[in-house]
Amino acid sequence: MTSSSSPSQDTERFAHTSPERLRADALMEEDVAWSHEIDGERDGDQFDRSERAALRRVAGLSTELEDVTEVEYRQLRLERVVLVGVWTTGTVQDSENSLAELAALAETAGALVLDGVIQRRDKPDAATYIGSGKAYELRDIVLETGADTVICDGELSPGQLIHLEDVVKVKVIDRTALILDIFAQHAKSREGKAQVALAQMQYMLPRLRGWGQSLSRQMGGGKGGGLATRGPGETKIETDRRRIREKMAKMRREIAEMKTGREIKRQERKRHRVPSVAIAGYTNAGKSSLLNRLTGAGVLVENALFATLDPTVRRAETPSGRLYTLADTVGFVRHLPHHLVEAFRSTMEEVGESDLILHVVDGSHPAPEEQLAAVREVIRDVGATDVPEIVVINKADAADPLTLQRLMRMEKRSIAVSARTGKGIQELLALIDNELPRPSVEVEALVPYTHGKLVARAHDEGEVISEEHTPEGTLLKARVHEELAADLAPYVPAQAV
Ligand SMILES: Nc1nc2c(ncn2[C@@H]2O[C@H](COP(=O)(O)OP(=O)(O)OP(=O)(O)O)[C@@H](O)[C@H]2O)c(=O)[nH]1
Ligand SMILES: [Mg+2]
Repeated sequence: MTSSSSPSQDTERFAHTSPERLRADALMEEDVAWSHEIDGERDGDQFDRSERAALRRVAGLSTELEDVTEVEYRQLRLERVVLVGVWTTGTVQDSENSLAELAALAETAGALVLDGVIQRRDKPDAATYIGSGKAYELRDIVLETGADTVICDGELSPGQLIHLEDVVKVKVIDRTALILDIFAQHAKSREGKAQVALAQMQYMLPRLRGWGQSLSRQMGGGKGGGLATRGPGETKIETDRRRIREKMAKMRREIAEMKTGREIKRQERKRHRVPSVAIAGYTNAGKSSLLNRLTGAGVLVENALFATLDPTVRRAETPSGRLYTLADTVGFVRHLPHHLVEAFRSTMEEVGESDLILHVVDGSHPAPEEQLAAVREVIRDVGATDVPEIVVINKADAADPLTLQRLMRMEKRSIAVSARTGKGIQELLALIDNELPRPSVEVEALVPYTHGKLVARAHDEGEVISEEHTPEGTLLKARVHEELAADLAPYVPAQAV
């Protein structure tokens, strides 16, 4: 990532020669796009064009709202992109890391990253996100590179997106839209898809652009006011908004129902007192790799962000033979769109209700501390602060030993492992064994051989201290939970009670 150093005369050259032509082209294309929308005809190309002209949303919405989910799930056809960030605090390194992460996100969404620029400012420009001079430089870069999309490293207001698009003449999207898009591409389960769709609609609602506004743009009338904005377009947009709200309400109800199903399963696990461990952490930290390493599960591992969106739960066993469940979770990322946190709240709440969190962090990343902090922010956000946590510093094989030492000093309960080579995994398993809640009741029972199932349960659900086969049955000494203790009660010899 380099800061743009385009000489200012370049900026001027373009500013004086080409805007009219560009503007004319853009308007012509816009006309074409609109006429298709009015006809209600859409295919891939028009999507692209209308996306560019109107943030990819209007085409689907201003014709048939029934299609809204289909429209939203569609991959954002980002092909050639230029990244832009505003650097307000921290070091150059911080801002470059952030842009590098944006590049990884863009690539995950299927885009080719051509260039990236960062502007140093006290705060983003209220009108165009980057300063207006920089916006023209950005347009030069877009022209030079032949980019078709600009991605901003932040959440932009609807107005900022529109204004910046007006200058750079290609589609402008923000980090939030990009992350939403990746989630939409990756969600597999019905619940995951519904959650993403809900978040997308929420994001989209204030950003709907209809006829009115676009007409006023075409007439050079600027924003906010004028006849055109009060025309039929306005009514149309209001109708669309209302219908989206209705759809969102329906979606919320559906998600709530799906949550009930998951809740029942979780209660079931709770009733059987199987302790649960949640693997949480920054995206690409190696959570799925760790799950695979710990349980032999074949969960998708990819060097891509947000490879996992649907939580996988696996059964696992501690070295001492206790059963527990191990859940892989959605990765976190800095500036995770608020709507997504909201939408995934129920999934994330599972992290909060587990008995132990394995917080995985990529030890080979340039800024692992930031990742730890970003994840903890979300954990706090969903109110999961009182669950014990083990910090699992992964990718020890690729990490700088000094970084590992620094992290281990900083994090009291931490361990360095490599899901790839298996280093540290035995120690981690022992740590998990230690940290899992212990069954509370110690019992001694003589279990008849006809009730062998009770002995098996003591092995699975509790901790067997000793076991002896006598002519009358199995003499069992174990720590078990209350429910199993009650089931064993009939076989407790009188003197032991
Ligand atoms: N060098 C090294 N690479 C690893 C290790 N563990 C995982 N990786 C790599 O890191 C990348 C991400 O691994 P995943 O297990 O998919 O990460 P994740 O945290 O589940 O990622 P998301 O589901 O996308 O959030 C893959 O390319 C893995 O091969 C490790 O111990 N060492
Ligand atoms: Mg994963």
